[in-house]
Amino acid sequence: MDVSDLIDGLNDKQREAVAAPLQNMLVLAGAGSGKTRVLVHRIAWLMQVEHASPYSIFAVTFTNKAAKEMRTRVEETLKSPVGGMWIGTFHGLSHRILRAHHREANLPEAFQILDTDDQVRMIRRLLKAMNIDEKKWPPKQIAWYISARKDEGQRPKDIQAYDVNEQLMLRVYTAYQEACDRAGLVDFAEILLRCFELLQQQPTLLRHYQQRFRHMLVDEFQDTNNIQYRWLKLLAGGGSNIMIVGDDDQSIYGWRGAKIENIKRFLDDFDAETIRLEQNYRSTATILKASNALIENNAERMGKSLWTDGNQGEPISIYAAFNELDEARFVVGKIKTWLNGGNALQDCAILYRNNAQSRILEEAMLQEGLKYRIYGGMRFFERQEIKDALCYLRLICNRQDDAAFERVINTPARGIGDKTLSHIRDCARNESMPLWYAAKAILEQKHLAGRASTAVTKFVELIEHLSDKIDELELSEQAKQTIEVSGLMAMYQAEKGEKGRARVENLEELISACGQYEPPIDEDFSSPLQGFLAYTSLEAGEGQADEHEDAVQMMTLHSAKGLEFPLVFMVGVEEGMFPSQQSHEESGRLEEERRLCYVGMTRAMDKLYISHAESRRLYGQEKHHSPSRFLREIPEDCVEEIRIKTQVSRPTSTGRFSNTITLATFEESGYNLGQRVLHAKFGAGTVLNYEGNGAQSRIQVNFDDVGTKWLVTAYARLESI
Ligand SMILES: Nc1ncnc2c1ncn2[C@@H]1O[C@H](COP(=O)(O)OP(=O)(O)OP(=O)(O)O)[C@@H](O)[C@H]1O
Ligand SMILES: [Mg+2]
Repeated sequence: MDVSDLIDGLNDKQREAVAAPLQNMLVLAGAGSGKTRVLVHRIAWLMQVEHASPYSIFAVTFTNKAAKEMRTRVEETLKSPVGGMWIGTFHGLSHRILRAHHREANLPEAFQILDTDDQVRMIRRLLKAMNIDEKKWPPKQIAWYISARKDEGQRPKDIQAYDVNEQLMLRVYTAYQEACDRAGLVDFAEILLRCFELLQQQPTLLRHYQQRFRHMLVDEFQDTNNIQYRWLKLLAGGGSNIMIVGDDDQSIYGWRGAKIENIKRFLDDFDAETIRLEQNYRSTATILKASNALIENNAERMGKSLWTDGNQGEPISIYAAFNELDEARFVVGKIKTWLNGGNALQDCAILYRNNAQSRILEEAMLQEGLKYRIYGGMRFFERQEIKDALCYLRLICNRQDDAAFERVINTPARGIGDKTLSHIRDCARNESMPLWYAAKAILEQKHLAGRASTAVTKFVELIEHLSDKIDELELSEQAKQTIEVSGLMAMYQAEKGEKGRARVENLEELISACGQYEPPIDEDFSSPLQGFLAYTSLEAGEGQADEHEDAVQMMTLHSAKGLEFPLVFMVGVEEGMFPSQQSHEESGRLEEERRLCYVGMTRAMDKLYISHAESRRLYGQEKHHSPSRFLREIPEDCVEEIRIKTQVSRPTSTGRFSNTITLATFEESGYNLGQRVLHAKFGAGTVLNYEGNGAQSRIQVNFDDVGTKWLVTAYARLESI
């Protein structure tokens, strides 16, 4: 293969980065300037020109999906497989190191990953045992505290807690850590920290990896947190070359501990060369101009300029919806037009600030029969029935897994009540042993009453029987047997209605997922089941149900990072939603929200729609918002405003979450949506909504001075103005 193939199709600056001598480098550039492309070409260049073995390359991406794509792109460029190369997320790669050296890391061979749900459950249990009121100390908040400390590399012993609040959280952190260690469980933050400590404490191991990974590359560097940075520094400390690419304007995980300052820290620590890319290849000139203008409102920037020689393109359309249903209908209408124009659904993305916003859009999409895929939302492996089944498998693999034990001991119900459970928990705590062994000990000591004792014996026998029986079977057969023999399948089959049916289908889907699973050849798992369980924890978010179907891509703004789509909708761009309410309260947060807006806008290649709603019902509350300040920061000549005054759709009060959206009979009211009216007491306002018939009917008006009110139409005596 010709070397020119590696740099053809790159601009001068990009070439400079790809073909640079072996050195530390920072590629700092705005969105869509080809940073990721440079990274891929650099890997190919290292192998082709510098004769680097794939084995010596270590690349970090932001998601597993991005890692897969990157591997494919390198293979396409080089026209040969690159099996031994390590590409993955920080978590995935650390996890891999921990697996290979679990003993040195003080972990059982079958250690399991504790997801956020399990983590909260475990903390709740600890709070109870410690007599701490969970209303005052929400487990979620404590989980957050623990992860944040771990992201900073802090163990309980490293923390000086001065006030009582923190002292309490610290006590829980300590107890939590002990419980995790006892059970061989690691949470997400622990994966990174444990791996960092492993490398730090085992010089021989560290040297091994330092000598192996001569070439390190990191995409989306602006979102690394403290422990990730220190981890990289440690690993690169043996004289490896490290190339990081990033954009300070796209740093959007500050709230989770990411530090933009790591970019400057890198320049100091690594004596790196900076290369800036300035040409944008992704978006139309209009989209680029608008996003550049927006981000200029941030004070703290490293400063960049971006230009494009692409065409002007269409203006950005801003739609002022009456409410969230109107907004959803608008978006779906535009998508249908797009589809009818011969375009693919997958080229279109809907981006929102919070996951909860997806519901209403999903409904509208379902109603129109449009396929969609939620990227990183409620995922298959997180569904209740799937987690039940996985917990059985986890317990079969590792009896020390307390979280799994807790979840399945009485699912399906087998007569093991709270009292028996507390008994087991007490024993586990007193004897410092996992719940499983505590249960067995209690049985041996005959401490349980007859019925409870029989029930627990049956459970213990079930797990032991399954574990013996399935050992020799194929993975999918293992799953099948477990789901059936445990009684899960029968339990969900007995559940009536659509939901039960869906759960059974999901369990079946899990069996087929096991059948399709291929353990990675180059990773150290003691069994295919082990490998599968790790896969479900790490990749859950990205393994979409039907990957090959053409579908609209729906995701939060955060998970859109690094991606691009010809057609993009950004919805809910309102004050209080985006920027979020909390961002007003903490310093620096508003700038982070603006960066998030910049990330969203720069995902669009050809056409961008932005919408906001005057009234929105979310989390069960009706709220009124003005358009986001970010909209005012977009130059007028980049924008076209759309406002259609038609009837609004609003589901009946009982049918809110059904698939039928009924049309309110506005015509009957004698008023129009959006019409300006005057009320004798409340003054002037705008008509927003209408429901009911005749004498029962009510009208909703947003009054300029007193806010929104529902009035009985017959008595409101509204005058139109
Ligand atoms: N020299 C080039 N010629 C033509 N197209 C290019 C060139 N460089 C990059 N592109 C294209 O521009 C688009 C954006 O590139 P890429 O995704 O690498 O940008 P990025 O800087 O990583 O963006 P982000 O900051 O959003 O991650 C891609 O479609 C890519 O293929
Ligand atoms: Mg990128």
